[in-house]
Amino acid sequence: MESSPMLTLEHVGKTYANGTVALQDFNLVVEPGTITSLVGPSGCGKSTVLRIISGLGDLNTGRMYWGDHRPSHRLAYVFQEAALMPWATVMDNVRLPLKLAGVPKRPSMELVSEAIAQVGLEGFERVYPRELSGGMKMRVSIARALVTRPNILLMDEPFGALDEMTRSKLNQDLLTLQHQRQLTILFVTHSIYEAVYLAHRVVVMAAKPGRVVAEIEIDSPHPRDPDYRTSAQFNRYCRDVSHCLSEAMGESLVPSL
Ligand SMILES: Nc1ncnc2c1ncn2[C@@H]1O[C@H](COP(=O)(O)OP(=O)(O)OP(=O)(O)O)[C@@H](O)[C@H]1O
Repeated sequence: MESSPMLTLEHVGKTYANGTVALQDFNLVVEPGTITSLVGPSGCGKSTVLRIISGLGDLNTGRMYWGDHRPSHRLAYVFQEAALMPWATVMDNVRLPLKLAGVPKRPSMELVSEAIAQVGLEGFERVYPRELSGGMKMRVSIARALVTRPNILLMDEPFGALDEMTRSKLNQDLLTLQHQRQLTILFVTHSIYEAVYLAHRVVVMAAKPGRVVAEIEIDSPHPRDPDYRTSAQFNRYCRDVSHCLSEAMGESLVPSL
């Protein structure tokens, strides 16, 4: 693993215009080529963190800086909703970021084919979203994120709306993809199991104000295979994360005076 972090957030604070303190003294280091899971109770500021990193939102205090890597247009976002254009084929949906960036069609097509292959959708290039299952739509959404060859992928509850089987399959495929491409991924999830299964490191947040309360290195071989889900080590890590989350939620219930 490289030693220089890809991204660092130091003492970040964010207060929205209505006075909500979404983040206070928030600290995070993202190592290149790793998956970092972000878990925490609803409203603890997970999406706010992703918005700040992506540049969609600003921070009020503290600072964020990138390592040796250039963040601009090498960052991609995947949301819970696949948000595909219904009138466009898989191929045209995946090409959208390149089209918006003004990349001509011919040179784009190689990148589009590569991204479609990476998510296992070869043969579906000319299909429309209405003909795809929820899992396949999410694959298109991931391909659309990968087409610009991002050096960091921000994923906000991407598999939250999928059934358990599809979610497990996509978890597995994401691990393979991450390993092959050495992607750097910041992955927001409400699922402790998913957080542990995917990540090199799980960051646990508490709410009111949003902050990091624990960081747990998942020191198991990566990428993982389905047997890992039934291992004692996996269960131990899930218990650790669950314990930190309960504490975080307990704390957040204490009224602030
Ligand atoms: N645009 C906004 N204006 C005012 N308050 C906001 C805004 N966006 C988020 N908030 C508040 O900031 C806090 C953090 O919100 P955020 O969406 O980042 O949390 P989250 O952990 O992603 O929540 P969830 O898990 O429910 O998606 C919450 O109290 C939320 O109500």
